Amino acid sequence: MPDFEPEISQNYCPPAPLPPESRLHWIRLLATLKRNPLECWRAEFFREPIARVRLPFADALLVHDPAAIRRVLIDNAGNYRKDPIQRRILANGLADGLLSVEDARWEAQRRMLAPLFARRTVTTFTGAMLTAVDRLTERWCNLGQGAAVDVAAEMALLTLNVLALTIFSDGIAGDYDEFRDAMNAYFAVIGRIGVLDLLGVPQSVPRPGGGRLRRTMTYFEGIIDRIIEARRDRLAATPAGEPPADLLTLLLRALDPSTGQSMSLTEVRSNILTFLSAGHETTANALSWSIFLLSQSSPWRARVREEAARELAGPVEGVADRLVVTRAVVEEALRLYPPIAALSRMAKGPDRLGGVAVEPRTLIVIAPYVLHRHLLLWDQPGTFDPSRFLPEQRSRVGRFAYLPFGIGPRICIGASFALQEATIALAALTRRFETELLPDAKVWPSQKITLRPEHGLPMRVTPRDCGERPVLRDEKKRA
Ligand code: HEM
Repeated sequence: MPDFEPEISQNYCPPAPLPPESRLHWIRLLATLKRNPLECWRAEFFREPIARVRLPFADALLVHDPAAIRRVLIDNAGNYRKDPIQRRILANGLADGLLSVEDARWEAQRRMLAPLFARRTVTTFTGAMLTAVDRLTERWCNLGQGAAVDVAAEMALLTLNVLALTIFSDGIAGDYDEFRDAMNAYFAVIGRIGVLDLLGVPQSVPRPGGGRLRRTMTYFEGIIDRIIEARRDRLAATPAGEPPADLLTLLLRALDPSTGQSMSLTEVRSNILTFLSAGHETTANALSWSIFLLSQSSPWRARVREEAARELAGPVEGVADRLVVTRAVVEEALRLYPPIAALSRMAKGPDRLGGVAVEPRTLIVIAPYVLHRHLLLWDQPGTFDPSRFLPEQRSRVGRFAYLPFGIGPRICIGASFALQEATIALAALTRRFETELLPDAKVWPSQKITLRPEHGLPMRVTPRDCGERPVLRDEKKRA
């Protein structure tokens, strides 16, 4: 393995808003919250363990003290429920899925869904993940030398394909383009948060674009229902046969251990929509930021490339675990640009956090974006340095200082899935392509539900060795 050569890009500080020193006037605050909430985080929030803020629609406690985070998300988690704004965003179509349900219903669903995302299940999806990357590799190779592409849009397509292949491995019963268009329209309208939502105006008050939202939802949900029905028929017709080994089969066969009941059609549909929405853009952003950061650091690019050449040529089994450098880059990208930039909870009853009294109905905000750049918790927090996540240093990262997937009972159920997918895809793409930012590209983080590059990621993509057949295909045969 060649020595890692430090160079100036080792101290690279990727783009991020400069936190304002003083409080924004409420009109500006509201406008900034709507445009890009990331630009609202004040400098003091990155220095203080706990800060109280007055928002136009509520008071909030910003909690970035590890002990207090532990209390909110683990030790006293029963006292903190998902807050109403978050629930309003999730209400569209996802209301009966794991992300939104609460209390006994959540407990039952979490128990039923845990085996779908257990590490041993996720490793069986490696082949599907490689196939999706393989397709993208072929497509990029066919674009020729130095084609300009929006890598952010390409990653959204890739992660969608991975989900389609792992949820519906036998296809989607119909036109894939129609499915993709319906789904993109669906994602474009659900989860849109407007000023009325921020102000806490009840859902009974019609929102602009509400009619379009309902039409788009009905159309896409109809497509999902048809796929579920077809699979139910197939499983019923061949109960003893080989069922498609995918998330849909596992979902339809999942039983509540205490009642022996399976999920209703509404719950199955809502969970499929939850997996698609929770797992699509988040993982795409993790990959986009990883590719961007690597494009700015030739030493880390070289290390990933060298590791990918070695490990992707080996057996498919366990490949993601062997890609330790690549995974460290993904984890560092998730630190600097956590796709879910803020988590929020609403206190049900009184509590104390780090000596601060919490009144019932206080909004608690734990922002991974702030936490991951907190001056009390990180050395040189603004610097891109994946070595923080290499095995020899990983134990120095505090358990409550790094929460891209949350923590506690409601930790992301898809964390292993996402990390495996992003690691494999980053290694394979870095190995096969030079990705260079277009000269006039402006890369800026923007929080629109997820933390994404505001203007996409326009890059020049140059195949490194497309003379030969796509590498992954050959590797799969060898495994
Ligand atoms: C890099 C990619 C991802 C990131 C950063 C991410 C982040 C998160 C976070 C922070 C939470 C906790 C929210 C809270 O506590 O309020 C969460 C929950 C969740 N995530 Fe992910 N996620 C990712 C990928 C995925 C994938 C691939 C799936 C499924 C295919 C998924 C499904 C879910 C579900 C169902 C929940 C709700 C869990 C529950 O409440 O029990 N996520 N995710």
